[in-house]
Amino acid sequence: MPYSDTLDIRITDSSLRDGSHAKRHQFTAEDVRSVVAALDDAGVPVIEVTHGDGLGGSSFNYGFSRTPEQELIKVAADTARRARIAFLMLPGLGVKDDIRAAHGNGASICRIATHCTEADIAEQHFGLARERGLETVGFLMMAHSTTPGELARQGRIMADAGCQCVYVVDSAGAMVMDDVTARVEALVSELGDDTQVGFHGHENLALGTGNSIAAIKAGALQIDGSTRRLGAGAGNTAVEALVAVCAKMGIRTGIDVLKIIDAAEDVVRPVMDDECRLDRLALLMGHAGVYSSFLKHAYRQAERYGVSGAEILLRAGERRLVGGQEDQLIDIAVELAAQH
Ligand SMILES: C[C@H](O)CC(=O)C(=O)O
Ligand SMILES: [Mn+2]
Repeated sequence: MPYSDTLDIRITDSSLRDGSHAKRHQFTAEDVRSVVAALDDAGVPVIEVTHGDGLGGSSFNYGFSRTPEQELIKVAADTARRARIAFLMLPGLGVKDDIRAAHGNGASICRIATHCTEADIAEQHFGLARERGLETVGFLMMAHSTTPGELARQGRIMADAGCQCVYVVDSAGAMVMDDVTARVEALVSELGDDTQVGFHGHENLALGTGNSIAAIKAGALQIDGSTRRLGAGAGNTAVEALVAVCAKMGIRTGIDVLKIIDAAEDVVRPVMDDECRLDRLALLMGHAGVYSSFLKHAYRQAERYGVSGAEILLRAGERRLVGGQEDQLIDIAVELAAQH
């Protein structure tokens, strides 16, 4: 079954949210205005805008935003002519008033993220979002770290709470195609026709596009990416590459291939501090199953304590750290410094 009469899948561009990690949360209103205008013109149907760690993420632990995220959401909503604006929230970091404010500023899609075994902490947030008429998406983060069956059980909790599309989120970029297929199939079979399934990939094993195609073949109807891969770790699935591959495969995305390729080069790249690279630390994240958002934190602690960023990430992988435990990278760096 296609996403709609005109689209086989719906792509959400996350450059202005996941890319916030790569920018150390330093987006300006002008960055958001120019990127939203270009993506909207290329036909991207959904654009996500928030601090990298979602509403309320601007903090000592995660990194302070240069521009308040509600201001960025408003700029995005005022700029987009056709695209809908989405925001992300992690219950506990963001609160219900943040959802109300984002809605008031023009966002219409509420994406709520939890660790992949903790869906129940999002129940009341889905309820509030649906009460307000927002479209809802649920993010099961670090989905490589649990079984397809457990993921399906967690997806059921989200769906029963009012979530309209449950995402398999490969936060560590650690999955290979069979992992994606098994997890998407398990969710599709649990959720049936009432709730869609989505996939959010990272490029830490250079499999973002391939994994997204595996997800589509397994029944996912919503796929995330970031133009020019602007995202955490080695970045997200490149929207321009995914759109070009889908065009070859006859999968309708509604996005103009040439316009999105130009937007990547001419508009998004100038906003980036650097390319999102598949370098040693990013690749190690995929290999060891480490949350992509830890990358910049690992670099910072490695420099501060004079230890190896690679060793920090390998230990983070051994300890199975999850999003929210950024401060434990400091503990690991201190330990490594003491041992050396
Ligand atoms: C808060 C995280 O950055 C959400 C996400 O994009 C992921 O887990 O991946
Ligand atoms: Mn991500």
